Amino acid sequence: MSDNVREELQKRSETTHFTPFASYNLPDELQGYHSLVPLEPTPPDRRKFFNWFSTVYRATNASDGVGYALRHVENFRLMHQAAFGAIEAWSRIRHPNIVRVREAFTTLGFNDNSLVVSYDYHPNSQTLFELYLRPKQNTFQGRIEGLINTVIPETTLWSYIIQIASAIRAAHDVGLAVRMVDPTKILMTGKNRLRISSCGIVDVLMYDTRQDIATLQQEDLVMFGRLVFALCCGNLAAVNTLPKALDMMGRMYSADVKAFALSLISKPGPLKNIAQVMEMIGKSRLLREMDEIQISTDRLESELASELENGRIVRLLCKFGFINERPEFAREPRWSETGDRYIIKLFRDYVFHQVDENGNPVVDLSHVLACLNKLDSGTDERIMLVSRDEQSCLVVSYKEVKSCIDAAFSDLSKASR
Ligand SMILES: Nc1ncnc2c1ncn2[C@@H]1O[C@H](COP(=O)(O)OP(=O)(O)OP(=O)(O)O)[C@@H](O)[C@H]1O
Repeated sequence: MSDNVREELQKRSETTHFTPFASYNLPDELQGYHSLVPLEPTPPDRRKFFNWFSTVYRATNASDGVGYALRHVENFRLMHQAAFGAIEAWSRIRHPNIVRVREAFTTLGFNDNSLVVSYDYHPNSQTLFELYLRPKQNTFQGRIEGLINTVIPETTLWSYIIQIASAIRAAHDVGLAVRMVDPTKILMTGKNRLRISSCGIVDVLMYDTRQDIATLQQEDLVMFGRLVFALCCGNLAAVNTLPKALDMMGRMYSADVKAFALSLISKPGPLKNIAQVMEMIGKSRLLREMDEIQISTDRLESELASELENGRIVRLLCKFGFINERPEFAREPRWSETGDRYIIKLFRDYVFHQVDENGNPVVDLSHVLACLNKLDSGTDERIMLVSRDEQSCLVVSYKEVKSCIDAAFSDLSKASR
């Protein structure tokens, strides 16, 4: 497996296995979730999520043992159970660019009336805000890093645009609106893979001020346009100084990007919908994105193929480790020179303890792997096994050695019960 793929997977599994800190003073259990850990420290200048403060925790669900992201909204009193209807609708959406919504519940577990929405947990993810828009420290070094960090190459930008448009389309197609096309709520969960998080929560929070869905969908497109401006200019509020933003965009991106972003923030109209936005992106860009995805699938498949045998070989080595050199077998006749298990000892020497004509050890990993692969598949190929004193030799097939090892391991497992 290549180093970058291994590193990414390792980082994700490391962050999944953190230990909960008792000092957070969090509920031990919450509707079947336990081991709550906040995903970020609470900053002194907390921003509100609409009118409420919210925090995201990683928690484990007791019924399946899987980690979930819980968004806790403080001081929220649910007035109508029907508000959870949107959560049900969102939980039916499975889309590669939407963080899956699982369930919502109210709780007194934080010593107030609060709302909790559970989402799939994507370890080691960062928001677009954290990646591209968080203001850098005002130092010389910071300014240089800021400049380098925030420029998104145009091909990457179009990939982001396509992924977000696709997520919005999935919501609009089933009569929902995203309502949170915001860089602080869009996660990068893998290399250039975006997922809109926090879906459904606004529908619950704003249930009492229900708005026409067509209007909300138009607002999604405007938010999308603001997001494109922000990403192009590296500034959350770029759209508020439009001439400057357009000038900056023109210097760094093609006229297509500018036209696309402008059309999104322009006045709503009957023709302005997500299907039209997809058309604006254009078939050739969508096809290029599809090509990229297939190339990356091919790459991952070949990485996977190179690892295919590893699990089998490890299991085989474990079996070997269990049965070889057990002190209780030392006096067993079956493991002695005349016993039927003796070939396992000789085979172990054949695989691992080869010496050259001068008696020096031969440390040849490819020989070991070739032998273990043949043993695993139990081939008919025959090998000559020689005793250490070179006084006796046996010619056996891998198939015979395999059945002997399997039988020895099976006896050992029975004895362990
Ligand atoms: N489903 C998830 N899986 C993994 N991490 C998540 C998930 N949802 C959110 N996070 C992480 O939790 C952290 C906090 O999210 P939050 O939305 O509160 O971000 P924020 O930028 O602090 O926004 P706000 O100002 O609204 O609190 C972010 O770093 C984000 O990466």
